[in-house]
Amino acid sequence: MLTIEQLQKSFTIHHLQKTFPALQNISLHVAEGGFLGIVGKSGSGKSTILKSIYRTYEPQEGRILFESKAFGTIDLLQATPRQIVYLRKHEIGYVSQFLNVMPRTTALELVTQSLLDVGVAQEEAISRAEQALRHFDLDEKLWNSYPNNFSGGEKLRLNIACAVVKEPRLLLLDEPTASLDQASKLKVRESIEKLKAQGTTLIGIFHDLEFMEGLCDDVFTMTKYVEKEVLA
Ligand SMILES: Nc1ncnc2c1ncn2[C@@H]1O[C@H](COP(=O)(O)OP(=O)(O)OP(=O)(O)O)[C@@H](O)[C@H]1O
Repeated sequence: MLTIEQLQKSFTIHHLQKTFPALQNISLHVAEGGFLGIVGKSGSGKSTILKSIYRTYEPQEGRILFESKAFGTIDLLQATPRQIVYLRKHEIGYVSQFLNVMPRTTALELVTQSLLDVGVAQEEAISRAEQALRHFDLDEKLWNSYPNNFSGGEKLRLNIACAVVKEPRLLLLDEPTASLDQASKLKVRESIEKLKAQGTTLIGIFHDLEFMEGLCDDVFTMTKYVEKEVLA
């Protein structure tokens, strides 16, 4: 489903006029329906890998080959912005600890909209959105409120509902359970297990290794390339 070959990414800090390596020669593979866990020290580049797959970041070298339903095998680093927008809507989901709130959009509207975006009819979209919010225990009183005032955990559960409701083929999880209590974590785990059973391919970063136990088919361990070695 996804093969990364020799990925390299560095960041240039302009005011320091220096470039720092974040990823050096990363190669990995995730089979269709598999769950790859990424572990490693803070700052070793775990999030940078996920953000490169989602094309939030543009690595300087390497290939990220994705088996797309719409485009066949596609190198995500070479994909056009239009293709990336399509893939984000239909095939690749990304969940982090942070919610992208839209102005004057309620929680229910936000989840419904992500289904309308992929062509689900209005009535079904609302019903599936409600199911997802219920599943992730978002208090019904909040469904018609604006999420900018939600607590961290509430925002996160809404974020997960938005991504998961579309049943993407590849789901990227960037420490989505970081600020959740045990009961909410179990809900997330339940959902991940369900998605896995449905054949969704997953790549996830979790600090809580206990949470990952029994979920991952494979673990990729990041080693910090160099301690802040300056390239230029
Ligand atoms: N937008 C950015 N600009 C500059 N440097 C960045 C940027 N994003 C990440 N980095 C740097 O790249 C390195 C890898 O960061 P990354 O967030 O991928 O690590 P991580 O393994 O996910 O860390 P953590 O477990 O603490 O979240 C770090 O040294 C970080 O400071």
